Amino acid sequence: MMKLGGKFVVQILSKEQQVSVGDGVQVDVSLQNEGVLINDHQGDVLYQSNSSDRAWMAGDGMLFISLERDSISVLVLRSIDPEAEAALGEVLLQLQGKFDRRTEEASADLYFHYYSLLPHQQNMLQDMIRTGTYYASIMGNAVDFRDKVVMDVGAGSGILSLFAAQAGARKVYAVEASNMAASANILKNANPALGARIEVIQSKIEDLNLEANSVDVLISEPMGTLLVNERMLETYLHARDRFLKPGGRMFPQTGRIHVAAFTDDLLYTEMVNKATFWQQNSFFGVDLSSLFQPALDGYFSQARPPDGHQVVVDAIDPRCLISAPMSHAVDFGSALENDLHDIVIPLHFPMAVPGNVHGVACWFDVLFDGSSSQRWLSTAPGVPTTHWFQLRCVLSQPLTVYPGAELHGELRLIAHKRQSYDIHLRLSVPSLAPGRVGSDAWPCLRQVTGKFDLKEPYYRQLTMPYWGNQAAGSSVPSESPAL
Ligand SMILES: C[S@@+](CC[C@H](N)C(=O)[O-])C[C@H]1O[C@@H](n2cnc3c(N)ncnc32)[C@H](O)[C@@H]1O
Repeated sequence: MMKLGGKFVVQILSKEQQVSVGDGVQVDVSLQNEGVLINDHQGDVLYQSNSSDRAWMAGDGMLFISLERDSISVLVLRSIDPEAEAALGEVLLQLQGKFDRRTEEASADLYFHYYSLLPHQQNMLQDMIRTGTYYASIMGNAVDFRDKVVMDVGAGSGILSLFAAQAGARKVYAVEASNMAASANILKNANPALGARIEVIQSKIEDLNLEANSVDVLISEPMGTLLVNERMLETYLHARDRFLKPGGRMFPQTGRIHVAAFTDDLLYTEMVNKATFWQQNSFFGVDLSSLFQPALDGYFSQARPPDGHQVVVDAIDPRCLISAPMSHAVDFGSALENDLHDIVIPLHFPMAVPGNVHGVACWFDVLFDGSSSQRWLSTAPGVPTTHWFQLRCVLSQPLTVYPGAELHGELRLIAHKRQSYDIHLRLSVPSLAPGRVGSDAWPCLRQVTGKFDLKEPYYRQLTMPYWGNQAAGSSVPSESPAL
């Protein structure tokens, strides 16, 4: 926590009351994490926020708007001496660096380096389901773009900006943090009829100095594996809060995560078999078997136990799914950045068939909700495969289920500073106590848990089978930090 020197007066307005609860009070101001703590001189807390979603310097003061889960508060802070004024300037700089505060430097360096390389942009462009759906959604809703000011959040090569210009946008801000911005500029200049209306800005969205509420439409492709990997959705919401006019449109508008129980003996056996090497009791005369169990644990935990098991990414056969999916929706128009820090998806799977549940399969879709047409971009099993494939959390112990059994649990995603999430999976199912059969049997609960690291998936499959043209053969590199 950093205490700011100098004298301030404060005015705090809460949404509920629309009244000043601390007008003109002289206070102590401290910064904590992303928020602000204000005490009166007796030490009593006058105001506390965990985040400052917007902050402006105005005259000798500063305005914070804090959007918490259940409330919106506005804090007007005025400096009444030069020391305080200088301190406020520093605060503003810190608040602008919101991306940097939630991201480890090494992670950000790797991430933006990855996106600065054309082959990785090409990999996304060649995903024809992805790029084609964006094109159709933008062109099919040209009425939402015509003569409008558009911001492309994380523009990459600038492809979506060019689509927006094709749809008639008057002005497009193509904001890209990585050095790919230079290539976007080349592309824009090489397409002058469209490019004349595009301004490429190399900046993190969070550090961008552009007039507040100046944009009619936001376009972005912020989706990572399981929708939220990369934590770029937070950047998308940040752009909405700062730059989108009230009532402005977002393409896409909504995202959903879907989770279903799956069975896959082959995958499970494949993972176990990797460790069987250590079962040998005479490897050049040496008994290795004492390391079998640690090796097995390692394979299920990607040899990095503190970070959790490895998630498996590939295109799955929909017949592996043995339950209907549970879904979690995120409305990009109203969700708060904080909502994405800890996502809990309750799971309840009534089982219709007997089998071994080896874990959960996850995928996502997003909705383009334009004035003329609605279109989903789906990454579900069984529909043409995208470069996101599907994701599976494989449990080290399968759960045996029988028809009529109810599988309960939760999937919890906790954001971390390496631009990804720890995934905590808990599943339990009533089962019969061992050794008891018939009328003597009594139910007990079997529970399995697993922790997975979304950051480092195991790409079991590298090519997209359904799109045999451009996409086939373009691999998702295993060193990918992002996809
Ligand atoms: C998934 S790519 C999409 C690129 C392009 N819009 C497309 O659809 O092909 C995301 C892009 O956003 C950029 N990006 C990620 N976070 C950003 C941030 N905070 N500010 C600006 N750009 C960001 C990345 O460098 C990357 O080029």
